[in-house]
Amino acid sequence: MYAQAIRELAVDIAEKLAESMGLIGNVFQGWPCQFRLNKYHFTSQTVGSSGVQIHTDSGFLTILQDDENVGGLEVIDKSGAFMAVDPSPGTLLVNLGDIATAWNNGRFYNVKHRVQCKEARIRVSIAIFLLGPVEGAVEAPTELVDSEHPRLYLPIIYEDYRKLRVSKKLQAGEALALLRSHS
Ligand SMILES: O=C(O)CCC(=O)C(=O)O
Ligand SMILES: [Fe+2]
Repeated sequence: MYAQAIRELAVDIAEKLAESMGLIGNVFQGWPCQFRLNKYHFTSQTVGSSGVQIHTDSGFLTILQDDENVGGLEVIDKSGAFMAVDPSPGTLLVNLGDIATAWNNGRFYNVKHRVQCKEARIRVSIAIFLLGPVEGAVEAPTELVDSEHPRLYLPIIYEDYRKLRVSKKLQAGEALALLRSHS
């Protein structure tokens, strides 16, 4: 089943990212995933406007199966410029969200992105979000904290964080700053 396979892929990629930081172990096994089918009814009136406003994904990692024909996804690079991600049939796009940045003490980049309407066509994408743990808080493992890399964020309960983003209308990663640790 697609859902099962793509979930396992998401967990597997996350585990490999953890391994790349020197952390071995089943960090992400129990973390829930959420699926979303995005359907954009783009018309000649909406050309030039945003289908999805600029945001970061709130969870750890997202796998996006984007529309193979209709472009519009744009990511912001580190210089702050928008970069179009053109359709590429047969590929999946992986990006990291706010929880990834918190979990690895600021080293992973929670990429800001949006969807622009470029043409009057229906656009469909499938996103799977590896969110954050249901039980307990997310915090950087001690291996990722030292005198040169002081702990940046307080422990985060994922569900609380998600609500904070919504209530403060800070959907592009800015809400992380509210959880800065001052130690
Ligand atoms: O439809 C897309 O290409 C991106 C959708 C997206 O960013 C999201 O669902 O979080
Ligand atoms: Fe997104």
